[in-house]
Amino acid sequence: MATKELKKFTREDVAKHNTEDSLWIIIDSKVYDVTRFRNLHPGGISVFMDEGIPGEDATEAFYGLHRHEVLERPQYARLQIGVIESEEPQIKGGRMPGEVSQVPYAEPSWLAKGYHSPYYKESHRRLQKAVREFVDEHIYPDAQERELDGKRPSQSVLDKMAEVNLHAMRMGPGKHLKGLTLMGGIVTPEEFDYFHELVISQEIARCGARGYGDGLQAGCVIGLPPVLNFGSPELKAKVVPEVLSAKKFICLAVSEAYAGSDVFGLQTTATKTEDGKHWIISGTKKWITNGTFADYFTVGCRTEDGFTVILVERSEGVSTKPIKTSYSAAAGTAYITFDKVKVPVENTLGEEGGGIFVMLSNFNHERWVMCGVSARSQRAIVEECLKWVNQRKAFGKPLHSLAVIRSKLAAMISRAESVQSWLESITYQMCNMSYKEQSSKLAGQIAFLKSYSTRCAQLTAADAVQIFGGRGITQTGMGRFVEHYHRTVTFDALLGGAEDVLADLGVRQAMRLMPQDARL
Ligand code: HEM
Repeated sequence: MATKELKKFTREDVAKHNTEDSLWIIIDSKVYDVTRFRNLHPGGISVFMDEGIPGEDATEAFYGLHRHEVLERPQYARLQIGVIESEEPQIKGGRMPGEVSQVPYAEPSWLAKGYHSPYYKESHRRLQKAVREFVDEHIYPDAQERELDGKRPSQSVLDKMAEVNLHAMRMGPGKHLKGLTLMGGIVTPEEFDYFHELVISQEIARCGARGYGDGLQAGCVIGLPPVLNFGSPELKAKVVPEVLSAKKFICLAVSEAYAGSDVFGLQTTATKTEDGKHWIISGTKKWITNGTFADYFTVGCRTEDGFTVILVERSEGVSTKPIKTSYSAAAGTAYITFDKVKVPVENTLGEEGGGIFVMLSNFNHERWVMCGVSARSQRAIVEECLKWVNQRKAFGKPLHSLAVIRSKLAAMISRAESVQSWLESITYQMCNMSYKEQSSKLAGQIAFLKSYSTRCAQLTAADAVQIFGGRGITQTGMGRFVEHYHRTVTFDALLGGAEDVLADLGVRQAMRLMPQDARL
């Protein structure tokens, strides 16, 4: 209902409706008739008769107990019967589509008003604006619904992403972008760099639904690069356009129940047929993101020569079933069985026995993407907490008047800022190094950053729950994003390499680079 069609009342008019038979309240200069709704109110009937509520301004009471989005739900928006004359709404609640948040530290500093950055140019800013609008309009609403019903991301959203070549951009800079119109032409394939890609990952991470976020082509981000970088021209010509247009789906199938991610302990085998024209693949894979709906599987196999990566198309002998994890089924996490699956040898990615090289060349990029997501998700939680401590009163004062709360916020903000700054510094190095140089010089740094970032994320999740109290463990209402974050934060700390393993990798890389003559 447009504001201009609504009746205008004075506060005195509203005050007359203060009985159970006629019960009005004011929330942020809007007048609501809750006479009949009272009986249906999820928070109970009696609260509407509490002191200071019937016929009065209930703004503070309302925002201490509800998210703004409640008032935007059609069934509740209908309760509004008018506005207070000569008053304007003062509250900017919920999500303002496309807008940059004005809450301090809610955005990485390059986006905050009056701040500067050496890294982001005009094309990054244009892209950020366009992707934010896209996410708010198409991805966020779908994410919230699918996260609840556990269905995979809607094909209509995936198609819209394909129209503006978002799937292709998520693969990073490279030849695959040549000739494409990116986001309606606001950035050219030639100028597209890792900062553009970072902008995209961080904007999508704002959808606030971790399982859905992975459902939204995470399999492509990690499963397609081996095809792009090591597939034959014929294989690429067939598979890449199908996947980047979201007509078909791909996943990376390496980890197993027996071996986790230890590629040398894998038990899925690929043996050649006598004529040498096919692989016969048998074995199982576990925790495969997007596996339930994938058409292609980038599979790590044990072969005669060691470890080989092979692209398998869904065909006879391939079966997938969902694994129930602590995030939503929207991610399509699968247990996969390959039972004597026949695959042409032309589907081999890279050299036979050279699978470790194929995998390693993928890891840095995958982990760096995850750092971007982790950094942005923890910042979103900082924003949730800053808003909550500002609007919530305890013992008659806002929560932020408690030193213990401020101390938690200080730690959360510092973590979010340090992760983002380190991430941008590494991204700058990536923009100025060849892929090969990145592998040798940045593997350790990225491993450290991922380990650090996900440790920070878990501390922030725990702090946020303490700040939100019981609401931080409740799946609906005020703390729903905090509850979700706390429940799903460990995914970042596991996928792409467990925290301790990565930290150790960073140190081992450093020791390998130690000058032989270095002495104290
Ligand atoms: C138009 C006005 C209102 C609407 C549409 C509304 C709607 C709701 C809804 C949907 C919930 C479920 C929790 C959620 O989804 O956030 C809820 C809970 C609640 N509401 Fe309201 N409400 C209104 C006004 C009020 C007012 C004025 C008060 C207090 C005086 C109040 C007190 C509560 C309480 C105590 C809860 C339970 C909160 C919790 O479980 O943490 N509500 N309300």
